[in-house]
Amino acid sequence: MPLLELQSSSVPAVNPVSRDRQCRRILFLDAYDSFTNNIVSLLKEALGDDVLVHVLHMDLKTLHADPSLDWTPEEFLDRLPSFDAVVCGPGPGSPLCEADVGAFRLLWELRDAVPVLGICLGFQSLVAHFGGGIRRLRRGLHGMVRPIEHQSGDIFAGVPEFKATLYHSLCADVGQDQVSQESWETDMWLPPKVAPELVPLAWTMEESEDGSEPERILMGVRHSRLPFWGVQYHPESVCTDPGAHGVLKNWFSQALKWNESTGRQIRPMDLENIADSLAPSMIVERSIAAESHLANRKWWRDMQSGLAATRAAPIYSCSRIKLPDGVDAADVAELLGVGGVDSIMLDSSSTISGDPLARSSIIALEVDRALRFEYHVGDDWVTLRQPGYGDQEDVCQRIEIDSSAEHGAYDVWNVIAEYWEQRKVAEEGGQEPAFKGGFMGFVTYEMGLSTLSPESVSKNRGHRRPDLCYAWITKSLVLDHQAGVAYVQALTAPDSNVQTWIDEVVAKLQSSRAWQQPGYGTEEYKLVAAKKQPNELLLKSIQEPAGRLRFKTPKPAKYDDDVRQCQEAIAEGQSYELCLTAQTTMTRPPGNDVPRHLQPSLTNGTINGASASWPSDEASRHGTPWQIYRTLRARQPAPFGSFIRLAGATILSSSPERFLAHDAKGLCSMRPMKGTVRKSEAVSTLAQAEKLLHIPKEEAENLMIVDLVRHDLYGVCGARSVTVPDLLKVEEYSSVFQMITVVNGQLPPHGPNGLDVLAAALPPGSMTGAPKKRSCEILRTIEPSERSIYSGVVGFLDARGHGDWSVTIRTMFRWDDEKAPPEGPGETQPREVWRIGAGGAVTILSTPEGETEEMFTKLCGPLGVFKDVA
Ligand SMILES: C=C(O[C@@H]1C=C(C(=O)O)C=C[C@H]1O)C(=O)O
Ligand SMILES: NC(=O)CC[C@H](N)C(=O)O
Repeated sequence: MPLLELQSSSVPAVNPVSRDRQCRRILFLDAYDSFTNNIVSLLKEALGDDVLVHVLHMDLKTLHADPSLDWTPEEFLDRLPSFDAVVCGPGPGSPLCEADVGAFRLLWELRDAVPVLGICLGFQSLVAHFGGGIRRLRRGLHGMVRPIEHQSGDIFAGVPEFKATLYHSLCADVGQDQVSQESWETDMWLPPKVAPELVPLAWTMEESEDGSEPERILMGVRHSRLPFWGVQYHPESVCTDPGAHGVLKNWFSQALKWNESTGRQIRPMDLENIADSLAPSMIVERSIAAESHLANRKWWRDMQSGLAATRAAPIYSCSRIKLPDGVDAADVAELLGVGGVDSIMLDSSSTISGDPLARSSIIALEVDRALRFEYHVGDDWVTLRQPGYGDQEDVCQRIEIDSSAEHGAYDVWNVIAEYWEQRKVAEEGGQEPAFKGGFMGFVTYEMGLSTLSPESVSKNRGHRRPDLCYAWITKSLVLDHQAGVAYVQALTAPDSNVQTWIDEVVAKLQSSRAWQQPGYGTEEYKLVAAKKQPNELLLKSIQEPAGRLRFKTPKPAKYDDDVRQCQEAIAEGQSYELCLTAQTTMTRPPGNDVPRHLQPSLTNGTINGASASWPSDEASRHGTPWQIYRTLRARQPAPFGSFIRLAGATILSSSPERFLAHDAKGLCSMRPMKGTVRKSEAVSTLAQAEKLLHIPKEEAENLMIVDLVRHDLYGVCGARSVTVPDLLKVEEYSSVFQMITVVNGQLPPHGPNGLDVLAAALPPGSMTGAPKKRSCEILRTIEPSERSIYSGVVGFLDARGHGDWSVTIRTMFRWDDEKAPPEGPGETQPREVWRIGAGGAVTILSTPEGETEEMFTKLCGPLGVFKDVA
């Protein structure tokens, strides 16, 4: 991990700025929103980099995990004179609820007023305090872009007409509905009777669908006497016109003028506790941990010996060979023994249809000898496990961690980072493989949830499964489908003779049927894949227990109710969008999981996948995970598919969604996906799908996650480092069309790296909704079980520092230790349990029927494969 050099061990800072006491300082009170970093970045862009913006939560908790650093209300009041101005940010909940607005309220009552800008929730709090009412909008407006009407006065002076993104369910009621249409044009700008000290500065008129009068929504105010301003819209959204940025400049210059004219002196302060900051806190934590005397830290000393000290400073060796056209990654994987326990394959199976995202497939080799890093949420240690070979037992080493340590936390990410730092290899330039060796693995949804909202992951979960498992892969094969090149490669000790091994693998590949008769093994899977049942029939056919398989799918009525519950939470202002999901479980009697290409009796030393046909006798039939996977990838090719059997988990994924990719130079790219239409006769072309997806509901769904992902990236990359090169683009997949956006960020040199971005951005925003923390907490109360592997990520961080992680969706998974009681006639053994999660984003515009249908559409892909093959 590149360690940030901090000037003091107790400074919770990401980007400490100049300690010049003359620099301007803004205190940003964050109400646990997920757009905060976008605003901080915008403030710096609009006001200049020399303006320090310090973020503090509105409940006076700092970004640091150490609670002893939290501010008391007295400290808050005492430190305010050191700031030129305060911003009260947006957030979930209501301005009338003390827990939602915290210290905002203290500001309105100060004897020596401090200039404040309230944004959204902050604006509502200002209005409510000075006499305005707060009510629900007729219908919440989230991710909706609207024209903002203003008179070019006050903080809107010189600002052109603009459109801005709205994220709110509640609104200010200053009696606007009582004003007659005739007097509205003049009265709208006058201080309202109920809040005579407030001057309206901006409005938007929301047209109603039923032909009634437009809804008058207050968008900007100022206090007539005190230095308080507020805007209801979100200035920082990617869809707010840049012309609106002038409002922030105007506000800050008015704030400074107020200070000057009232003689409000900005007290120099001991900057020990104040620094420029961008959430999230983890980076802060780790930079502190790293900086303060590593050698005295137990975890760090633990890392210098035993398993943690193995395989340091590796040498990279590789043979690059031509990849014949049409070679199928799964055929190659079989040739190399993939398919049983200890397998990892990241599979761009949609290369077959020319998908530009499906660039490389990566096959890990000798996974059974790879060192693993395993972590279960809540533990204060990370297990390093070297799997035993032959009869040998696994060798394990525990590295103690402590994520709440007083002098800087250190967590599983530190351990991973430390190991990786010692094993980096250089980039050579020119044409390189996507992966050169390094970490591959998975992270669960609960892993991300535990840092975002620790109380949402219960202490006793009834299992000890890893929430993170990273294997250090030293031998691998990369197929670059687009360049037509394959890389056989290894990371080894300098003196090892790995070239012989590489040559053997090359020879094996080049003489194989997979190479010489490209795609030979895919035919039978294509046949099974082609026998796809329509979703309705499939769902009907699994209702009655027949045969060996048992299915438990979500009840449509219950899912409808869950959607309504989400919508009620949104209407209350608790969330802007909630990605609701449900799980389907499938059980079957246990059977032989060794794929036929790994069964000596079947293969006879030769690889001939096509020889063993599908067992037709129902009782003896048992599709291995590999067979199921091969059918899944044939039926539903995807750019980010994967087959993983690691640490007790079996993951068969056909994910279309990239979560995060980054290179060694710190260019990060995220690809949130939101907006789904099912392919059908009526919607079969991209143009038809575009028509259906480029509508306000779908665009808003996507935009909300885009703004959220921008926040996640800004938090690690720093202010002014995030761009959106592709906004709201519709793409075609095998059974659905999806709308995606590309969000890029550039990490600063010598600062945090891709691992920090991953750690800080989990769980994926497209699977949570916004604001992330509150949305996850709401979903936790609606969804009865853990999401586990589903909604987590799968991917790699290689020895150069390149990473690529997909969102684990359109996936079925199983844990070896999860069992169900025997059910069928004559059964005695506990059953295997498989799971598929599926869901979609619920917004105020969703319909329960629409969401339920979307969930079943996503479910049916993997479900049908299981039904047909398992
Ligand atoms: C929740 C799922 O998918 C997520 C939700 C999407 C949506 O709401 O349109 C699209 C892609 C994923 O981010 C799923 O596949 O189960
Ligand atoms: N973005 C916000 O700050 C939203 C404020 C409030 N929770 C609402 O929904 O109206």
